Amino acid sequence: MDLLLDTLTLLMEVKNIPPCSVTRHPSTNFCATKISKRRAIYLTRLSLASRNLARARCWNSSSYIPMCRHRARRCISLIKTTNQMPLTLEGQMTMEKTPSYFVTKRVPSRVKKMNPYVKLIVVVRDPVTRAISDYTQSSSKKPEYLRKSFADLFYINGTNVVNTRWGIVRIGLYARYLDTWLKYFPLSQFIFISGETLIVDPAAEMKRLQDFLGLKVIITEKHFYFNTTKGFPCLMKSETLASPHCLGKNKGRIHPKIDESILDRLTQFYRPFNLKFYQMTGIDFGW
Ligand SMILES: Nc1ncnc2c1ncn2[C@@H]1O[C@H](COP(=O)(O)OS(=O)(=O)O)[C@@H](OP(=O)(O)O)[C@H]1O
Repeated sequence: MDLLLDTLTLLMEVKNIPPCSVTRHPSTNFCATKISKRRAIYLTRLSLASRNLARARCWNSSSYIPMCRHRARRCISLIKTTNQMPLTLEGQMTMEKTPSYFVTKRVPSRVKKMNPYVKLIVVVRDPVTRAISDYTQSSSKKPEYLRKSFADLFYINGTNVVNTRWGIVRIGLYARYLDTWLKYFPLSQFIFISGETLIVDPAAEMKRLQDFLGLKVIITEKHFYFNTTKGFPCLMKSETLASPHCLGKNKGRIHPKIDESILDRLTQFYRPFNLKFYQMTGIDFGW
């Protein structure tokens, strides 16, 4: 996903859009973070998934700094009064990335209220790999003594009943979440990016995305190379570096070995949901 964001900003850099002067409501700057004055894609953090919108925070794009209360309040009132993403001028695109939006029930209605015409980008990968990736990431954040094995969390208390209440398992039920989103937005406003294709052929997925966003296709295979040490595609250059650049150390971690029987069980568990998801999207992701 970050590769996608990195690529989107690269896309705008390659386009070399001339600087435009933006007259903004002063508080919009708290909500919308311009990556650079020369960019035509703005990244924002609106926190529409917060349980209580009054606790919504705005972040600085690069450093996740929660705004002080005073600023947060101005930001919230801006969201409430304008009910829309920060001002976007012609030729610009405002983008926001929050993975939890897809799986948070209250978000689709809030997004619709904000802008019913938004384009929605959903990056999905095999839910089995996703679950292991998520488990790897979350356990790496815990001290050793608090870490539990995948098997312990996957089955309910030593039984062989799948713990469907475990968030890491639930997030992979893509069809369920999409079902909610489709109550608010037509399928034509979504693009589904395959996480697997993004790794083996990033240019192909970027072409689909650029077409979907109505952008001239500028990012092509020449912007990527496969880094064999990392085992992932990397960018030939980035927004700050003119030299080849991969995503950080916390992307593309080594996954722990999970017992075959658990993998089979997970695969079986997701199967009907995957088929439903293929049916809903009209895409067979091959999981
Ligand atoms: N080009 C490239 N480089 C590195 N990693 C890549 C790339 N493309 C996809 N991936 C896979 O992306 C996984 C991390 O995804 P996200 O960035 O969406 O995760 S998160 O935002 O940190 O939750 C990350 O998951 P892990 O392998 O579990 O670390 C990768 O498998």
